[in-house]
Amino acid sequence: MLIAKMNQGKDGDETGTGEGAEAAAEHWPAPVAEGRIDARVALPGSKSLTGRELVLSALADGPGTLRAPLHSRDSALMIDALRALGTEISESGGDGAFGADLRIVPAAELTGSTSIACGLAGTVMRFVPPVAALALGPVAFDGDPYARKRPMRPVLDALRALGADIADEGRGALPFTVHGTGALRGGRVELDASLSSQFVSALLLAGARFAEGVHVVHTGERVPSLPHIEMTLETLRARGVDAASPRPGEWLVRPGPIAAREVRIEPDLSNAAPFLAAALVAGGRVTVPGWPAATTQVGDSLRGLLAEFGAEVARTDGALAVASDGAIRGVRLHLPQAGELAPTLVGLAALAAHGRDGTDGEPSEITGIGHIRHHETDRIAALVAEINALGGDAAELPDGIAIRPAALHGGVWHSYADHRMATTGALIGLRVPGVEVEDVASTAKTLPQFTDLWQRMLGIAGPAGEPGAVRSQQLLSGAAGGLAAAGLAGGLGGDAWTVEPTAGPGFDLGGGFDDA
Ligand SMILES: O=C(O)C1=C[C@@H](OP(=O)(O)O)[C@@H](O)[C@H](O)C1
Ligand SMILES: C=C(OP(=O)(O)O)C(=O)O
Repeated sequence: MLIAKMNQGKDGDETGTGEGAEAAAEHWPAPVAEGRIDARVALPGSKSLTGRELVLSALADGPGTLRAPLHSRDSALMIDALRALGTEISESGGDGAFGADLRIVPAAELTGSTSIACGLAGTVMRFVPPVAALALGPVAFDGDPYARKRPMRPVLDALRALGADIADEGRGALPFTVHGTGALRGGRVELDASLSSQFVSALLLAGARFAEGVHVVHTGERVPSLPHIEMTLETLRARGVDAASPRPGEWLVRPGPIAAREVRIEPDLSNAAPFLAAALVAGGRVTVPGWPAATTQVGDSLRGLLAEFGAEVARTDGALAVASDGAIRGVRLHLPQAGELAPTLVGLAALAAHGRDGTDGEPSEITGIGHIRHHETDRIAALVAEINALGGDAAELPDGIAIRPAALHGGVWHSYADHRMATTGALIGLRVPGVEVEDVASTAKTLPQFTDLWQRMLGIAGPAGEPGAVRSQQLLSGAAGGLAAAGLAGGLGGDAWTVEPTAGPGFDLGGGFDDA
């Protein structure tokens, strides 16, 4: 495969690479769809579920097993962090599709006097400090250059209020050291979680092991990514913990044992986003097997969201299928709960604004996602900069992005060390020739197989034996022709979503809540 060299990198500190403006990075020429897609793409386990179940397994009352966990940079960092605190974690068979199962033996007593690398993983930098507070001895945390910019103060201050001794450099960010004493008092604590739901999940996950449990009271305006907090509560309850949200903005975990479990991890539905969106961009159909009937993963909302862009969506026989004739409608979306999906959806909106050939685009507005400025990079600034660099007309809103019709052209798409920026570049490159994704390797954060799965989806051979897209077939070239011409006559049937006209009120995926 052609790999071009990048002559002028973006500022290293801003991109999170730390390699400076002269850094050379490899470019990945994003493949253009030569025709309609008809592919089935199996995906590895959920980052968010794997991270939570690893933490809960390490705090459990006996050995446990994770079946089909995610193996990626973020999960490896979580495993290393828990091992550093004395947890035994070993690989133990499994079907091998995306790596081994994991056997976790909790430490009799968590041990400190160690250091933990967080990489760029929000889940590691937020979920592990409360566990470190239960260990004996100092635990030093640090991460990638950009990780030092991600907010930590609310969770550090909350832990202090619950009895922990934490030394930082006064910035409320990495690096910091948790001086664990082997136990934490716990109790009621107020914090502002408006920048990240992970602050709340962090305290809840370890809360059953605090002497008084934990009662988290949110003090800010709104909490983003609420489904992720619901996921935290569900994983706790499945292990016998009394965990609930007694009222909006408050969460309660009572002290008690965390049951050891064998848990099968669902596929990562958020990582399905660019693959399912590819059906809209190339036309045709993409199917993701193993789509749960019920789940706390926010990726499940792709069903309604992709329909807003004009796709037909159906879950049949445990697989989610997205089909399209290649027409992408402009949207108005309000997405405080699903910021994790925003990069893909903004990429689709940029292609809606490009239209089929650069002359027939439709505008879009995606709001309610101000908190994604605190994700792996400032995603609002990064998406606007990269779309505009390709000829687009995107503008930052205080809490979102507006995109007006404009033709896109090829060029370098910078990833900012952000896996979802990289996959968004690949999505745009599916329709716009000449897009080169800088640092596509950043996809290893949650999906090391990304380029192989992407190429297989398009019928481009990946490494022998690699799982993923098992069927890919060129249909008609060009995007016109409708579903019937694409061999998809009758659409998807089943429980397909109804597609509303473009000029509707827009899709509002919950508004979080305003604090009383
Ligand atoms: O708890 C989790 O696993 C996550 C919570 C969300 O974080 P924010 O609340 O910071 O958006 C989400 O965006 C992130 O990818 C994963
Ligand atoms: C925001 C994300 O990651 P993190 O867990 O590092 O916050 C993400 O994966 O989109």
